[in-house]
Amino acid sequence: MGQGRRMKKQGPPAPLDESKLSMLKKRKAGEADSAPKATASAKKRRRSDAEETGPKKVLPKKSKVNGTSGSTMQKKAVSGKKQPVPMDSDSDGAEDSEEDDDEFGDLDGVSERSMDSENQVEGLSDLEDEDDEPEEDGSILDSDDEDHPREAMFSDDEDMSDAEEKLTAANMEGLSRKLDAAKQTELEDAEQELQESAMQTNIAGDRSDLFADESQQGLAPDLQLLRQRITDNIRVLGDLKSLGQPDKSRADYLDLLLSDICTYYGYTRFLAEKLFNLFTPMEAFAFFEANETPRPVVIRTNTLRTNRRSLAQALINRGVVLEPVGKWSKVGLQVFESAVPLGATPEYLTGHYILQAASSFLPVMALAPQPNERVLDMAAAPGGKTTYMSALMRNTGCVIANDASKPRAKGLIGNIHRLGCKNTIVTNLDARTAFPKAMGGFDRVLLDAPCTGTGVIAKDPGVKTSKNERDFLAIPHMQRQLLLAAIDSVDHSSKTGGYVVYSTCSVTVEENEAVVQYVLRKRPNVKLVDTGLGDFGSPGFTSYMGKKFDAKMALTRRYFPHRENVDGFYVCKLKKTGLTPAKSSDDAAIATDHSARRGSQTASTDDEVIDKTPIADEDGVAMDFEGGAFGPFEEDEDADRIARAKRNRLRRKGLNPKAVLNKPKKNKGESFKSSESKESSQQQDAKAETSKKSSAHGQDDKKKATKGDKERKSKKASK
Ligand SMILES: C[S@@+](CC[C@H](N)C(=O)[O-])C[C@H]1O[C@@H](n2cnc3c(N)ncnc32)[C@H](O)[C@@H]1O
Repeated sequence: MGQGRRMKKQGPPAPLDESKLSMLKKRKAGEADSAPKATASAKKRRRSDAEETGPKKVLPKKSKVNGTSGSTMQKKAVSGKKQPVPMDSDSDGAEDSEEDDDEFGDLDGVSERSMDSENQVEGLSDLEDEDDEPEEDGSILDSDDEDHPREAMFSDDEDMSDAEEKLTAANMEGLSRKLDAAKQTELEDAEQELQESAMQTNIAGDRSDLFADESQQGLAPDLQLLRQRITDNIRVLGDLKSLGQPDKSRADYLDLLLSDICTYYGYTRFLAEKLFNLFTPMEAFAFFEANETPRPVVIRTNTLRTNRRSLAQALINRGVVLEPVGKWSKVGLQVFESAVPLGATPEYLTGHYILQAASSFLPVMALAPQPNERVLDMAAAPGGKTTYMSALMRNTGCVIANDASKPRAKGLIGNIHRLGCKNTIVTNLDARTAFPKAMGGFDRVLLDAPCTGTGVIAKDPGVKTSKNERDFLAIPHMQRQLLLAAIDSVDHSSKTGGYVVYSTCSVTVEENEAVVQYVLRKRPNVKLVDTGLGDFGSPGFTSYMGKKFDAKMALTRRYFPHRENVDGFYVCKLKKTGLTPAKSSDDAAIATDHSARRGSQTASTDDEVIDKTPIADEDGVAMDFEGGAFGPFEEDEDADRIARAKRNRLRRKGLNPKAVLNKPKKNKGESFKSSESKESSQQQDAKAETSKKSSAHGQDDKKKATKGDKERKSKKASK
């Protein structure tokens, strides 16, 4: 891709252009026959040069932070030179080796890189000039909060257009150089395109035999010819009637196209087919192409420490060429070139920004956590989204940032400290079983789920060959379990929230719409709502390969590398409307999961429903979560709580606690009691349970406990 494209802001790309495909094809044809044309663009030249020895050949290139052209290796070479991995990045380096030791073996098949790929250069914080907090009405552009305590400091940033212009002006020298070069490239491209389209008429009538060199299969592929055949095939599929060979069916062409795609781009047939089926052949080609080039490097201003304008100025002074990422975000900066390593600047080290892929902003913007709320980030490491949430909440309330992987949780802690998040607690639990058992009643929950990483193949090309059928059973199964746990952990009666956001950096339907559809069936107490992310991205699928999904699935959003020039991503927002009913399991659906269960070390059963939503006790009083979900545990109060929890559990199962708990126990020869005495007998039962447990302990333990009790009591008395 030429500089012009590189300089493009994040946003919807130009529609796919057939003439571009034909141009590429012609160019390849020309190159195959003769020397490359002098007029070919820099981008095309790079591409064709690379193809002479294979699609990954690296040519020397000026260092750029995020070129979007050339082969993946080209990009890596570039980023390796100009963009060292930040200290806390767990994408590479030391943490990877730690991950090998990760006791959380259940993540088999989950792309480690995909887990944090959207935070590949995490650690950036947002500029404090604007509050990027999206409003609940869905507008993400009108997110400035007039009550923001720091507004006075940055009042001159109120007009974003002005700010962007100033920023651009500050970069003018660097930008104008790039724009000149881009203009030149585009002129050359346009000229070439004209020549190509003039030739198009001749080609259109040509029923060339794409199957002619099938006999060469098994030999080392000629990548130029292969690419040409891919584009020719796509053109034929677009008008099979007039361009197709009479003895070949559509299936024949599709089969040839898929095997060519596998050879050319290096995918397994299994994955290529899965991804291909998401698009028309033409768009699939654009998708596979986009996966060969990295997405723009984006940093997020940490508004807990600075504001975007100050950060931009500081980085410009260090030789960084950047500009605001686009109107949709007030904290993102797209970096075009950097004379300094972005992961080692003083601004980075002091937590003024975090390197964070643009698409990774979106789930947090959809979640829209509010100040003073209690929020759970279920799968949080390395913390790009946690720290953004903390910033949106202005370091108030509480964010529980959980991750099942200990080594990754360490990286998460590093980012939390660096970015100055003081409202965040890190836990290291398997969220499938820990929530809501350990904690529940959250105002909002983000589940940025572990996934296959098909949206971030540009960052992790290993996905092309490493993901198999088993992964596409086991990972969606885990995602479903996690999402059910997320829903059950939300307080539907939250005055400010009651929302769950589910996101993945994968584009497959199995991991997105199908997971959401499953939980909609299992949890009738949630409904799909607008993400609030506006028109950016595309609606989720309402049907796919004969399967129909909830009509409201269109409210979910999909993002693609070739459409929005961001990592492939999926975002879904759910509103919890009531308690999870006790009998909400869909046994048939669970039964179909057995193969997946065998394939993964599943830890919980879907049948067990624990909903920590505060529910009214028998007096109609909402259960007090102070101490219930977060608070300290007082032994004396525990018996009471246990008894109350027992009653609530029964109530969720649709049973009358009074009837069940006060059933006469024949062996004890108890008789019916009055409701008052029943109550106290339950408490006594619970206390007896507690004392039974403690009596099981050794004598020493008893002494210790007594001593501890005494100490506590005397401390209380002295207070
Ligand atoms: C896509 S990554 C999360 C990225 C993170 N939200 C961010 O923005 O930086 C998925 C994470 O899920 C974690 N994970 C996998 N299985 C889990 C489980 N059962 N419970 C909690 N976390 C889990 C992985 O360790 C991984 O860090």
